[in-house]
Amino acid sequence: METILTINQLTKRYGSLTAVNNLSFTIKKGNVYGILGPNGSGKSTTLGMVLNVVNKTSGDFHWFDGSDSTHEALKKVGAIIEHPNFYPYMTASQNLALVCKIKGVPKNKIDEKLEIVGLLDRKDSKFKTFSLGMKQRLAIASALLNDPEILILDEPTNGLDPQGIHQIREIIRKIASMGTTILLASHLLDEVEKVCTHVVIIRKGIKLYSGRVDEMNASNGFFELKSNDLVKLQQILEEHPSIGKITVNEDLLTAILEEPMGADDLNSYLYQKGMILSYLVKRKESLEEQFLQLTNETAK
Ligand SMILES: Nc1ncnc2c1ncn2[C@@H]1O[C@H](COP(=O)(O)OP(=O)(O)OP(=O)(O)O)[C@@H](O)[C@H]1O
Repeated sequence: METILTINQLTKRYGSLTAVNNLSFTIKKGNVYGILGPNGSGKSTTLGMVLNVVNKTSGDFHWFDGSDSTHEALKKVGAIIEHPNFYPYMTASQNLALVCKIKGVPKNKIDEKLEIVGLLDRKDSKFKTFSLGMKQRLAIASALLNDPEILILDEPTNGLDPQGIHQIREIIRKIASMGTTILLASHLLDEVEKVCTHVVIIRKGIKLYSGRVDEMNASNGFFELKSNDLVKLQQILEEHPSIGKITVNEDLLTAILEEPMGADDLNSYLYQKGMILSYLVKRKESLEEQFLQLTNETAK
């Protein structure tokens, strides 16, 4: 699969603060990537560096096969990283015509892109009459004018009402289905789950996880157990090949599964070993719990 962006140990320091710390990942054509992290985790700084608006401290990145300069490569990139800025008294069409002129793109692209974002019927309305969601959609149309290989969006649904959020997510899916690669930054796990195929989770500028969104939730779950002999219980569980990490908190033992196993199988295994349980529950973390776990771990 064709590579769109390669980031290698990219670092940005502001004085003593390391906003992005040795970050590496690659973006392949046709996927929808989310950079997911809490506020201040370095998402915007990362986007800023690859878009040449923030100077990196160290590390490197290159666009496509690396043969073009970043300046040249960015002509094939569409990005919205700040609030959309259009002329309030000009119509949607007139604003986009201006963008076409600046980008050197033919004006016949305007209607096509307005159609994608559902604004074709409002093409002659003045920008100042648009809702926040419509303004954001116009910004997306504007970023698409040069038929970019990749569309980059920083928190695309921030500040929008539920309907506006839904519309933007639908548009992102539509653009992705047309073959455009997408990279978006978000602090919302739910958004990444709904829209993205791949995710890079960062916290304090450090990458915690990168991979497919569906594989992120591929854990086998865990058991919670109680017994009047937790020491013996732990010893027996440690011998079981399907059980991974075991933790004991007061009278509750938690055993993480390395491979699938049902509660009934575990129960009969323990019974055969002479272990009687007073409590047994199988649980699986939601993606949200895993995300919170991941992002909290490095806080310690
Ligand atoms: N120009 C700057 N000067 C100093 N510190 C900065 C600057 N820009 C960003 N930072 C700091 O770098 C860290 C990362 O900020 P960044 O905006 O990249 O995070 P973010 O994940 O995009 O967060 P948010 O979602 O809140 O925008 C933060 O601690 C921020 O305060």
